[in-house]
Parts: sequence; C-alpha cells; structure tokens
Amino acid sequence: MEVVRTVKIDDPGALLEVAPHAGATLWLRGGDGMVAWGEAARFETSGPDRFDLARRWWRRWTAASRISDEIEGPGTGPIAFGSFTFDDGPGTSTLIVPRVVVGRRDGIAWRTTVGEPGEESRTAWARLPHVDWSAEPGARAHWHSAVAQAVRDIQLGLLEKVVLARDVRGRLAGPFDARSAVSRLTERFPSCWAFAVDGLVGASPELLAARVGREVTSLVLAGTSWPGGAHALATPKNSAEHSLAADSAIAVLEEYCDSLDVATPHVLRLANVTHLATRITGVLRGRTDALALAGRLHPTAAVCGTPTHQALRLLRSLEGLDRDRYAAPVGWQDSRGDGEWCIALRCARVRGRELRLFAGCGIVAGSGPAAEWQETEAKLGAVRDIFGIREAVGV
Ligand SMILES: C=C(O[C@H]1C=CC=C(C(=O)O)[C@@H]1O)C(=O)O
Repeated sequence: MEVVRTVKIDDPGALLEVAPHAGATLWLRGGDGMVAWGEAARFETSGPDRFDLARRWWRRWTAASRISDEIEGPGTGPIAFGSFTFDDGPGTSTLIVPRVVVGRRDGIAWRTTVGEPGEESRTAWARLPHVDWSAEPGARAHWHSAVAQAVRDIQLGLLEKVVLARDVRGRLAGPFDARSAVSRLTERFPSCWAFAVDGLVGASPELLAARVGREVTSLVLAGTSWPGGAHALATPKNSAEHSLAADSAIAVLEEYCDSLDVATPHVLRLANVTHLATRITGVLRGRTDALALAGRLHPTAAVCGTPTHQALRLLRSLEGLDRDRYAAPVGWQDSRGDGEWCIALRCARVRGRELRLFAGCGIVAGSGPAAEWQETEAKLGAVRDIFGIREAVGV
C-alpha cells in the first residue's frame, strides 16, 4: 500500500523552476498548475475501452492507498496525469502517478509525495536543440486532394464536417528538455494549458472537460483565422464549423448535467491564430468523474466531425496518418474525480530525438484546400516556432 501525503507549502515561486529535470511532467496555465516527477505507478492501455479501463485502474489504485491531505482541493492528494490516443488503436494510452507533485491553485500551494521519495538530483535546463525538419515533397498535393475530396463528400450530403490533420516530422540535434519547451510555450500562449505528459508536449487552447465537485466546464473551439489569413473570423463558414463543434459537446454534457449554461461564442486571440470559442458550464447530475466526461466527449466535432462515425471513417481514409495522441484527451485526475482534460492540440510527440508535430482543420462545404493548408501552417507554428524555426516546412 502506498502512502500519499499532501502538505501545504509556502509559495514556491515559478513552478517550472521547481521541476528538477528535463523529463518532468508539467501542467501549467497562467502561472498556476503542477510540476511532477518520479513514477510511483503507471498504467498503459489501448482499445475502445481505454478510458474506462484507465478509470477503473485509477479507482483501484487510490482505494488501495493511504491518503493524508491537508488541503483536499482539486489536484491535491493522489493524482494521475494521462495522455490518450485519438483512435481505438494502434498506440498506448497512459496514466502516470508521479512520486512528487508541487502545485499551486488560487494562491494555495502544496506538495504531494507518494511513499518516501529520495532527494531528486537537479539538472540545469538545456536549451532547445536545433531541429532538422523532414522535407515532405508530396504533403501539399496530398493535402489538397484530401480536402477537395472531403468538400465533395460534404457537398454531396454524406456528412456535414470532417476535421483533417497532417503531421510534420523533425529530428532533434540534441536532448530535449520539456522545461525549456514549456517555458517558451507559456510565454507565448499564457491563456493556454501548457503541458508535458509522457512525451507529449504542447500548449492547448481547448478544454475538453474540467470538473471541480459538481461543476463542469468546457471550452469548445472551432473556426480559425490567422495573421495574414485570407478570411475574417466572422464568416458563415467559420460559424457553421463552430456550431457543429459546440453542438457535439453540448449533446454529451446535457446527458450528464442538471443544468447547462452555453455562452455566446466569443473570439479567442492567440499569438498565432484567432478562434471562435464557446464556454460551456454545467452542474453535474451524478458523480461522473472528469475522465469519464472526457472519454464520452471524445472525439468532439472540433477534432473529428459531424456525424462522428462518418467523419471518423472519412478522416481515416483521407489522412493516411496515425494521429497517435494528437487531438485526444491529455490532463490529470485526482482521487475525488476532479480533473482537467484538454484536447491535445498545438503539440508535439517527442520520442528520443524524433519529433512529430500535428495540426488539423475543420472542413465544411465552404472550405478550400489552399486556405486550410495555410491554417495548418499557422497552427503548426505554435510548437515549431519555439525551436526558432519560422519558415514553412513540407511545402
Ligand atoms: C484540430 C485543430 O484545431 C481545432 C481547434 C480549433 C480550431 C479548429 C479549426 O478551426 O479547424 C479545430 O477545430 C488543431 O489545432 O489541430
């Protein structure tokens, strides 16, 4: 049996400075969040039941632990960080229970330990290395024909929307330090959730589901414009694309909530792009945990399409891409079932020296391949630019 202890601590200052080494788990937004290290337990799973299997494992793990928690707030006590695959297969989804977590939320700071972790040796931050990006000569032509095919299917009435994605690969010239990457991402995207969880690093603007007690929040994004983009944000195309995404989240949350408040869409301005955003808040009817909500919401029409099943089939056939953990839930959950699960967007998968960046866009009847390509370029820039590389790749 593991002993889990959370104690209140003095404000630790910049949380990233507390992370002892390059491979720390990081979850930060607006200065608050958590940094964690060590591994008390890990669960890996895959398949259509991956969310439920992970939740069951987590419930068993917490039930078998002895908990002393001075704060009993969201994220205190035992906590698991997780990253799931977009698809039912291939690839593994993971929950990780760190040995040490240092967190801060609303002015309260804490330290959680699992067992008796020894003193971690600290390493200096490594600068982000140079990246050799792979030239993918056929990528643009492939994208154009995929988008054109999707638009044809939509115009034929086979579906309303599909989100198509592509990836860009690179090779790091030196070791990767998640602290350096997340530090740059938090500077550039202060309103996003910046994360490093099990080799997935990024700054997501989109909250799939957060739960604190009975309160549920979701921030749905879809519809994009970007500096120099040909389209304004307020176009019929963007609002159609956005409503479908918002409706897909509302339909699921309505099942679980006694009351739901759906705000009027607003404009979310980020450093590289601008989005239409709908904030949804609700009061849970039962005790559904955050990961269960995320699992039920995934994949929303912000990353898949409408109707879901037809969109999934089409994106699988047109993309020729293993999305891996891109566009899937990434986040954390505590033993009470509170948690925050974002959609892993604007992110990179880092495996040793190999880097994969992803970006996608919603395709509706009014979409055009060239503008959508530009949109993926703007979105890819979120992570690509932190390596100091500004030129387009794969063109
Ligand atoms: C699928 C992505 O973005 C989604 C979120 C915001 C705007 C989107 C859009 O306008 O297409 C996408 O639905 C991505 O960044 O890879």
